[in-house]
Amino acid sequence: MIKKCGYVALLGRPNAGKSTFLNAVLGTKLAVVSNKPQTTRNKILGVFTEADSQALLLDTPGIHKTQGLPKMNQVMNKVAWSVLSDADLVCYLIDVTQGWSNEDALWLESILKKFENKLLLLATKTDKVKIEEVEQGRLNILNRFQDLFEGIKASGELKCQLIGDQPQLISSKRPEEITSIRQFILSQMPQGEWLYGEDDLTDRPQRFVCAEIIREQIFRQLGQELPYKIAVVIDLFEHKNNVTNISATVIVDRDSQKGIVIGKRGSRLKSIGTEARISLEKHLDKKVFLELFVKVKPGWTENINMLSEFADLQEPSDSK
Ligand SMILES: Nc1nc2c(ncn2[C@@H]2O[C@H](COP(=O)(O)OP(=O)(O)OP(=O)(O)O)[C@@H](O)[C@H]2O)c(=O)[nH]1
Repeated sequence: MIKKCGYVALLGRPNAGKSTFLNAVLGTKLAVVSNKPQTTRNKILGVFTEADSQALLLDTPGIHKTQGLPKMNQVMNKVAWSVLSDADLVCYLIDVTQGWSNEDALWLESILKKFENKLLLLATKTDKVKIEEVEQGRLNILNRFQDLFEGIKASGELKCQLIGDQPQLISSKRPEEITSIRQFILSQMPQGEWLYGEDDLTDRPQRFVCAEIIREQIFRQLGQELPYKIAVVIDLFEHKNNVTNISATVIVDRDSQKGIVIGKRGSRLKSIGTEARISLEKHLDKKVFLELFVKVKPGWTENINMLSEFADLQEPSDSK
Protein backbone atom coordinates (compact mmCIF):
# COMPACT_ATOMS: atom_id res chain seq x y z
CA MET A 1 0.00 0.00 0.00
CA ILE A 2 1.38 3.42 -0.94
CA LYS A 3 0.98 5.63 2.12
CA LYS A 4 0.37 9.37 2.36
CA CYS A 5 1.32 11.68 5.19
CA GLY A 6 1.55 15.45 5.54
CA TYR A 7 1.32 18.45 7.84
CA VAL A 8 -1.70 20.75 7.76
CA ALA A 9 -1.29 24.15 9.48
CA LEU A 10 -4.46 25.78 10.80
CA LEU A 11 -3.90 29.52 10.75
CA GLY A 12 -6.13 32.55 11.21
CA ARG A 13 -6.99 35.41 13.50
CA PRO A 14 -7.85 34.77 17.16
CA ASN A 15 -11.34 33.26 17.57
CA ALA A 16 -11.60 32.21 13.90
CA GLY A 17 -12.55 28.68 15.01
CA LYS A 18 -9.24 26.82 14.52
CA SER A 19 -9.35 24.71 17.70
CA THR A 20 -13.03 23.85 17.20
CA PHE A 21 -12.24 22.80 13.62
CA LEU A 22 -9.32 20.64 14.80
CA ASN A 23 -11.51 18.90 17.40
CA ALA A 24 -14.26 18.37 14.81
CA VAL A 25 -11.84 16.84 12.27
CA LEU A 26 -10.36 14.55 14.93
CA GLY A 27 -13.81 13.71 16.29
CA THR A 28 -12.60 14.27 19.84
CA LYS A 29 -11.61 17.14 22.09
CA LEU A 30 -7.90 17.83 21.95
CA ALA A 31 -7.57 21.61 21.72
CA VAL A 32 -9.23 23.95 24.19
CA VAL A 33 -11.98 26.30 23.07
CA SER A 34 -13.54 29.42 24.51
CA ASN A 35 -15.35 32.45 23.16
CA LYS A 36 -12.38 34.65 24.13
CA PRO A 37 -9.66 35.36 21.57
CA GLN A 38 -6.16 33.90 22.08
CA THR A 39 -7.31 30.87 24.03
CA THR A 40 -4.81 28.68 22.18
CA ARG A 41 -1.33 29.50 23.40
CA ASN A 42 0.85 26.90 21.81
CA LYS A 43 0.90 24.74 18.73
CA ILE A 44 -0.92 21.46 19.18
CA LEU A 45 -0.60 18.53 16.84
CA GLY A 46 -3.64 16.37 16.13
CA VAL A 47 -3.19 13.15 14.17
CA PHE A 48 -5.95 11.91 11.86
CA THR A 49 -5.44 8.59 10.11
CA GLU A 50 -7.79 6.91 7.66
CA ALA A 51 -7.17 4.14 5.13
CA ASP A 52 -3.76 4.89 3.54
CA SER A 53 -3.52 8.55 4.63
CA GLN A 54 -2.40 10.45 7.70
CA ALA A 55 -2.97 14.18 8.20
CA LEU A 56 -0.98 15.90 10.96
CA LEU A 57 -3.01 18.96 11.85
CA LEU A 58 -1.28 21.79 13.68
CA ASP A 59 -3.55 24.08 15.66
CA THR A 60 -1.81 27.39 16.31
CA PRO A 61 -2.34 30.50 18.44
CA GLY A 62 -4.39 33.11 16.57
CA ILE A 63 -2.09 35.52 14.72
CA HIS A 64 -2.53 39.02 16.12
CA LYS A 65 -0.85 42.39 16.40
CA THR A 66 1.37 42.31 19.47
CA GLN A 67 2.28 45.96 19.99
CA GLY A 68 1.96 46.81 23.69
CA LEU A 69 1.23 43.20 24.63
CA PRO A 70 3.49 41.02 26.79
CA LYS A 71 6.42 39.01 25.44
CA MET A 72 4.16 35.96 25.58
CA ASN A 73 2.08 37.30 22.67
CA GLN A 74 5.14 37.79 20.49
CA VAL A 75 6.23 34.22 21.19
CA MET A 76 2.69 32.98 20.43
CA ASN A 77 2.78 34.69 17.02
CA LYS A 78 6.20 33.27 16.26
CA VAL A 79 4.99 29.79 17.19
CA ALA A 80 2.04 30.23 14.80
CA TRP A 81 4.27 31.36 11.92
CA SER A 82 6.86 28.67 12.58
CA VAL A 83 4.48 25.91 11.45
CA LEU A 84 4.70 27.20 7.87
CA SER A 85 8.16 25.68 7.44
CA ASP A 86 6.77 22.14 7.92
CA ALA A 87 3.35 22.49 6.32
CA ASP A 88 2.24 20.76 3.13
CA LEU A 89 -1.10 22.54 3.32
CA VAL A 90 -2.22 25.70 5.09
CA CYS A 91 -5.90 26.02 5.98
CA TYR A 92 -6.49 29.72 6.66
CA LEU A 93 -9.71 30.20 8.63
CA ILE A 94 -11.90 33.30 8.48
CA ASP A 95 -14.98 33.63 10.67
CA VAL A 96 -17.84 34.36 8.26
CA THR A 97 -19.72 36.30 10.95
CA GLN A 98 -16.77 38.72 11.22
CA GLY A 99 -15.84 38.75 7.53
CA TRP A 100 -12.56 39.83 5.97
CA SER A 101 -10.35 42.18 7.97
CA ASN A 102 -7.20 44.19 7.30
CA GLU A 103 -5.32 41.74 9.49
CA ASP A 104 -6.42 38.85 7.27
CA ALA A 105 -5.03 40.79 4.30
CA LEU A 106 -1.75 41.29 6.13
CA TRP A 107 -1.33 37.67 7.22
CA LEU A 108 -2.48 36.22 3.89
CA GLU A 109 -0.10 38.47 1.99
CA SER A 110 2.76 36.97 4.00
CA ILE A 111 1.53 33.45 3.37
CA LEU A 112 1.05 33.98 -0.38
CA LYS A 113 4.54 35.44 -0.73
CA LYS A 114 6.45 33.07 1.56
CA PHE A 115 4.71 29.73 1.67
CA GLU A 116 5.66 27.45 -1.21
CA ASN A 117 2.93 24.88 -0.84
CA LYS A 118 -0.88 24.52 -0.93
CA LEU A 119 -3.37 27.01 0.53
CA LEU A 120 -7.06 26.51 1.26
CA LEU A 121 -9.26 29.29 2.62
CA LEU A 122 -12.03 28.21 4.97
CA ALA A 123 -14.95 30.47 5.88
CA THR A 124 -16.09 29.13 9.26
CA LYS A 125 -19.15 29.26 11.54
CA THR A 126 -21.62 29.23 8.64
CA ASP A 127 -24.28 27.79 10.98
CA LYS A 128 -24.31 31.13 12.82
CA VAL A 129 -25.72 33.15 9.91
CA LYS A 130 -28.80 32.85 7.69
CA ILE A 131 -28.40 30.95 4.41
CA GLU A 132 -28.71 34.09 2.27
CA GLU A 133 -26.07 35.83 4.38
CA VAL A 134 -23.66 32.90 4.03
CA GLU A 135 -23.40 33.45 0.26
CA GLN A 136 -22.92 37.19 0.74
CA GLY A 137 -20.21 36.51 3.32
CA ARG A 138 -18.48 34.07 0.97
CA LEU A 139 -18.52 36.59 -1.88
CA ASN A 140 -17.12 39.36 0.30
CA ILE A 141 -14.22 37.18 1.39
CA LEU A 142 -13.69 35.89 -2.16
CA ASN A 143 -13.60 39.37 -3.71
CA ARG A 144 -11.15 40.75 -1.18
CA PHE A 145 -8.98 37.67 -1.43
CA GLN A 146 -8.95 37.77 -5.23
CA ASP A 147 -7.81 41.42 -5.21
CA LEU A 148 -4.95 40.49 -2.92
CA PHE A 149 -4.07 37.35 -4.85
CA GLU A 150 -4.11 39.00 -8.30
CA GLY A 151 -1.95 41.90 -7.01
CA ILE A 152 0.69 39.55 -5.65
CA LYS A 153 0.58 37.38 -8.76
CA ALA A 154 1.07 40.42 -11.00
CA SER A 155 4.10 41.48 -8.96
CA GLY A 156 5.69 38.06 -9.56
CA GLU A 157 5.96 37.37 -5.81
CA LEU A 158 3.39 34.59 -5.57
CA LYS A 159 4.74 31.35 -4.07
CA CYS A 160 1.58 29.60 -2.94
CA GLN A 161 -0.67 27.21 -4.80
CA LEU A 162 -4.43 27.59 -4.28
CA ILE A 163 -6.52 24.44 -4.00
CA GLY A 164 -10.26 23.76 -3.80
CA ASP A 165 -13.02 26.36 -3.77
CA GLN A 166 -11.92 29.64 -2.26
CA PRO A 167 -13.23 30.05 0.35
CA GLN A 168 -14.68 26.69 1.26
CA LEU A 169 -17.70 27.17 3.52
CA ILE A 170 -17.76 25.11 6.70
CA SER A 171 -19.39 24.77 10.06
CA SER A 172 -17.57 22.75 12.69
CA LYS A 173 -20.98 22.02 14.16
CA ARG A 174 -22.11 20.09 11.06
CA PRO A 175 -20.54 16.63 10.94
CA GLU A 176 -21.37 16.03 7.25
CA GLU A 177 -19.41 19.14 6.19
CA ILE A 178 -16.49 18.10 8.37
CA THR A 179 -16.49 14.61 6.83
CA SER A 180 -16.17 16.01 3.32
CA ILE A 181 -13.48 18.58 4.17
CA ARG A 182 -11.57 15.88 6.05
CA GLN A 183 -11.61 13.68 2.93
CA PHE A 184 -10.46 16.62 0.85
CA ILE A 185 -7.58 17.37 3.24
CA LEU A 186 -6.52 13.69 3.26
CA SER A 187 -6.57 13.63 -0.55
CA GLN A 188 -4.09 16.54 -0.59
CA MET A 189 -1.45 14.79 1.53
CA PRO A 190 1.81 13.91 -0.24
CA GLN A 191 3.11 10.37 -0.51
CA GLY A 192 5.20 9.33 2.48
CA GLU A 193 5.47 6.98 5.43
CA TRP A 194 3.25 7.77 8.41
CA LEU A 195 5.06 9.68 11.13
CA TYR A 196 2.68 8.53 13.90
CA GLY A 197 0.95 5.27 14.78
CA GLU A 198 -2.51 4.51 13.47
CA ASP A 199 -4.09 5.07 16.91
CA ASP A 200 -2.05 8.12 17.95
CA LEU A 201 -4.05 11.29 18.58
CA THR A 202 -1.33 13.83 19.41
CA ASP A 203 2.37 14.31 20.12
CA ARG A 204 1.55 16.07 23.37
CA PRO A 205 1.79 14.15 26.66
CA GLN A 206 -1.39 13.48 28.61
CA ARG A 207 -0.26 16.00 31.27
CA PHE A 208 -0.18 18.81 28.70
CA VAL A 209 -3.71 18.09 27.49
CA CYS A 210 -4.95 17.92 31.11
CA ALA A 211 -3.31 21.26 31.98
CA GLU A 212 -5.04 22.73 28.92
CA ILE A 213 -8.42 21.37 30.02
CA ILE A 214 -8.01 23.11 33.41
CA ARG A 215 -6.88 26.32 31.67
CA GLU A 216 -9.96 26.16 29.46
CA GLN A 217 -12.19 26.33 32.53
CA ILE A 218 -10.26 29.34 33.80
CA PHE A 219 -10.75 31.03 30.43
CA ARG A 220 -14.44 30.27 30.52
CA GLN A 221 -15.08 31.27 34.13
CA LEU A 222 -13.01 34.43 34.50
CA GLY A 223 -13.66 37.90 33.04
CA GLN A 224 -12.06 39.45 29.99
CA GLU A 225 -8.46 40.27 30.91
CA LEU A 226 -7.32 37.93 33.65
CA PRO A 227 -7.13 34.58 31.78
CA TYR A 228 -4.29 35.91 29.65
CA LYS A 229 -2.11 36.20 32.74
CA ILE A 230 -2.72 32.65 33.87
CA ALA A 231 -0.90 29.37 33.33
CA VAL A 232 -1.52 25.89 34.69
CA VAL A 233 1.26 23.55 35.77
CA ILE A 234 0.61 19.90 36.59
CA ASP A 235 2.58 18.92 39.71
CA LEU A 236 1.25 15.39 40.14
CA PHE A 237 -0.34 13.04 37.63
CA GLU A 238 -0.79 9.41 38.68
CA HIS A 239 -3.22 6.58 38.06
CA LYS A 240 -3.95 4.58 41.23
CA ASN A 241 -6.75 2.06 41.89
CA ASN A 242 -8.70 3.21 38.82
CA VAL A 243 -8.56 6.88 39.90
CA THR A 244 -6.37 9.54 38.31
CA ASN A 245 -4.92 11.89 40.92
CA ILE A 246 -4.04 15.28 39.53
CA SER A 247 -2.53 18.13 41.47
CA ALA A 248 -2.06 21.40 39.59
CA THR A 249 -0.89 24.93 40.31
CA VAL A 250 -2.58 27.93 38.72
CA ILE A 251 0.11 30.54 38.10
CA VAL A 252 -0.94 34.19 38.24
CA ASP A 253 0.98 37.41 37.68
CA ARG A 254 -0.04 39.45 40.73
CA ASP A 255 -1.41 39.05 44.28
CA SER A 256 -4.69 40.75 43.35
CA GLN A 257 -5.23 38.13 40.64
CA LYS A 258 -4.78 35.34 43.16
CA GLY A 259 -7.76 36.67 45.11
CA ILE A 260 -9.90 36.78 41.98
CA VAL A 261 -9.06 33.21 40.98
CA ILE A 262 -9.77 31.92 44.49
CA GLY A 263 -12.96 33.97 44.88
CA LYS A 264 -15.05 34.57 47.98
CA ARG A 265 -14.27 31.80 50.47
CA GLY A 266 -12.72 29.79 47.66
CA SER A 267 -15.92 29.67 45.61
CA ARG A 268 -14.37 30.52 42.21
CA LEU A 269 -11.54 28.03 42.52
CA LYS A 270 -14.03 25.39 43.65
CA SER A 271 -16.22 25.99 40.62
CA ILE A 272 -13.22 25.92 38.24
CA GLY A 273 -12.10 22.69 39.89
CA THR A 274 -15.52 21.04 39.63
CA GLU A 275 -16.00 21.84 35.92
CA ALA A 276 -12.40 20.95 35.09
CA ARG A 277 -12.74 17.61 36.88
CA ILE A 278 -15.89 16.74 34.90
CA SER A 279 -14.07 17.61 31.67
CA LEU A 280 -10.96 15.64 32.70
CA GLU A 281 -13.03 12.56 33.59
CA LYS A 282 -14.63 12.70 30.15
CA HIS A 283 -11.26 13.09 28.46
CA LEU A 284 -9.47 10.36 30.45
CA ASP A 285 -12.51 8.11 30.77
CA LYS A 286 -11.53 7.61 34.42
CA LYS A 287 -12.55 8.95 37.81
CA VAL A 288 -10.41 11.98 38.63
CA PHE A 289 -9.37 13.48 41.95
CA LEU A 290 -8.26 17.05 41.27
CA GLU A 291 -6.47 19.45 43.63
CA LEU A 292 -5.80 23.05 42.59
CA PHE A 293 -3.42 25.57 44.16
CA VAL A 294 -2.71 29.17 43.18
CA LYS A 295 0.76 30.74 43.13
CA VAL A 296 1.93 34.26 42.23
CA LYS A 297 4.89 34.53 39.82
CA PRO A 298 5.26 38.24 39.04
CA GLY A 299 6.04 39.08 35.41
CA TRP A 300 5.90 35.51 34.11
CA THR A 301 4.32 36.51 30.78
CA GLU A 302 7.35 38.73 30.07
CA ASN A 303 10.04 36.25 31.06
CA ILE A 304 11.27 33.78 28.46
CA ASN A 305 12.35 31.19 31.07
CA MET A 306 9.05 31.32 32.93
CA LEU A 307 7.11 31.18 29.63
CA SER A 308 8.90 27.92 28.93
CA GLU A 309 8.47 26.57 32.46
CA PHE A 310 4.81 27.45 32.97
CA ALA A 311 3.33 27.51 29.46
CA ASP A 312 5.77 25.25 27.57
CA LEU A 313 6.26 28.19 25.18
CA GLN A 314 9.66 28.40 23.53
CA GLU A 315 10.67 30.97 20.97
CA PRO A 316 11.13 29.15 17.64
CA SER A 317 14.46 29.96 16.01
CA ASP A 318 13.37 29.69 12.37
CA SER A 319 10.33 31.97 12.41
CA LYS A 320 9.91 35.50 11.19
N1 LIG B 1 -21.61 28.15 15.95
C1 LIG B 1 -20.31 27.89 15.74
N2 LIG B 1 -19.40 28.33 16.65
C2 LIG B 1 -18.09 28.05 16.40
C3 LIG B 1 -17.65 27.35 15.25
N3 LIG B 1 -16.31 27.27 15.28
C4 LIG B 1 -15.92 27.89 16.43
N4 LIG B 1 -16.98 28.36 17.10
C5 LIG B 1 -16.97 29.11 18.39
O1 LIG B 1 -16.10 30.23 18.22
C6 LIG B 1 -15.35 30.48 19.44
C7 LIG B 1 -13.86 30.47 19.14
O2 LIG B 1 -13.50 29.18 18.68
P1 LIG B 1 -12.03 28.59 18.84
O3 LIG B 1 -12.04 27.27 18.16
O4 LIG B 1 -11.56 28.68 20.25
O5 LIG B 1 -11.23 29.66 17.96
P2 LIG B 1 -9.64 29.75 17.73
O6 LIG B 1 -9.43 30.22 16.33
O7 LIG B 1 -8.98 28.45 18.08
O8 LIG B 1 -9.25 30.87 18.76
P3 LIG B 1 -7.81 31.30 19.38
O9 LIG B 1 -7.52 30.37 20.49
O10 LIG B 1 -8.09 32.69 19.83
O11 LIG B 1 -6.80 31.27 18.28
C8 LIG B 1 -15.80 29.40 20.42
O12 LIG B 1 -16.81 29.95 21.25
C9 LIG B 1 -16.36 28.30 19.54
O13 LIG B 1 -17.37 27.52 20.18
C10 LIG B 1 -18.65 26.91 14.29
O14 LIG B 1 -18.39 26.32 13.24
N5 LIG B 1 -19.96 27.22 14.60
